[in-house]
Amino acid sequence: MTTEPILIWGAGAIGGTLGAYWARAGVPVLLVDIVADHVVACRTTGLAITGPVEDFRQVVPAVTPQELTGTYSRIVLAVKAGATEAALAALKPHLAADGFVLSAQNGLNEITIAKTVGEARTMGCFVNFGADWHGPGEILYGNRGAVVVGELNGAMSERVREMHRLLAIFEPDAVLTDNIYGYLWGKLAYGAMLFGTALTNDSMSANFADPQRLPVWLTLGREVGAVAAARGVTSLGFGEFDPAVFAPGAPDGPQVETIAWLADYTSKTAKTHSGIWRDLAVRKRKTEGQAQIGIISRLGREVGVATPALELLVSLIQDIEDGHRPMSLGTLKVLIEQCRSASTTA
Ligand SMILES: NC(=O)C1=CN([C@@H]2O[C@H](COP(=O)(O)OP(=O)(O)OC[C@H]3O[C@@H](n4cnc5c(N)ncnc54)[C@H](OP(=O)(O)O)[C@@H]3O)[C@@H](O)[C@H]2O)C=CC1
Ligand SMILES: CC(C)(CO)C(=O)C(=O)O
Repeated sequence: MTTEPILIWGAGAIGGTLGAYWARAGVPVLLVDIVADHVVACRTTGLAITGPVEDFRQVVPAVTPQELTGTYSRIVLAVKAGATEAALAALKPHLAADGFVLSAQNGLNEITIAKTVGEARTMGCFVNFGADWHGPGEILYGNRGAVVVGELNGAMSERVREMHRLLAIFEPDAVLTDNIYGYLWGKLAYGAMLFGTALTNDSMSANFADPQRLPVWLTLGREVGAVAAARGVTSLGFGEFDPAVFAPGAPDGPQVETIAWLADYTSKTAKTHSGIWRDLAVRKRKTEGQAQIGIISRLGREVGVATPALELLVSLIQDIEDGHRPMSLGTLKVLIEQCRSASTTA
């Protein structure tokens, strides 16, 4: 086995959790993060992973981008999607000529990564476990969740098999796929709904359980499903979340069961609210709205698919970011009204 560390670029909720598990298992890891006091905590007193899955503290080697030297074959990118371009600019000089960047993020970051470092140096990954960064050296690991890895072209290469083996150290049910974009689009359908839940202060579960909000989840799911289908993507899901129920022409009925399942699934995590809610309500910072959801509308326009609910969602999120609207049922109601009238005129 190589002794070259896996570089994890962005050591917050996702990158930090992965790094702590790998380091504990003896896999060489080096965290890179811009938060200097987090970096110091990780490499000195250690990174505390807490929550219902496991509690442990692990010292993990860590540096800031300025302290990093050398080149690396395997870089796991785990910054928020809005920071992807800046992170890529900083990491590119450290990526070996025959190395790759694996995106452990939400959204379609693989497109940006491939443009920057080349498709051959990009690997796709879908992560759906729940975690929150609580402070320097402190991460809540709220629930286990799907972890899927695959080459962008679907090849079962040696390097993707190796990353699958490594990811299985963290998540024993990790999946190796030949359709990573299918999983990423499936998560976009769920992710759009998570953005909707963040318009209020209610938990993900309370949002999904409220019948008056159902038109929103169904409309968002269907808009993402329409864009995915028009682009020739076969979307894949996790648990009982099957994005195929939101595909054009899918029979009515199973969508409602899917949302009921999401209400139950999201009630079983110590991470009660999405990362988007956390950015707005706790971190008071911009979300991944444009990078993760805005891109769906842009890709939809390219293939003639309109996405009015997704566009309204992004603008409502932006209004909250800019302090022009509160996080409240009133704000969500703007979207509920549009989705209700769309379904009655359809
Ligand atoms: N948290 C979760 O449960 C889940 C998250 N995801 C996705 O995973 C990705 C990562 O999210 P998450 O781990 O929650 O985010 P976090 O904010 O917890 O972690 C990202 C870390 O990267 C740092 N960072 C930002 N820019 C750079 C940079 N240029 N170079 C190095 N480090 C940088 C951040 O610092 P700073 O905070 O100062 O910006 C932060 O410490 C996102 O795409 C998210 O949507 C997917 C599934 C679940
Ligand atoms: C809710 C979760 C953890 C997916 O399960 C997520 O992706 C997020 O917080 O953005």
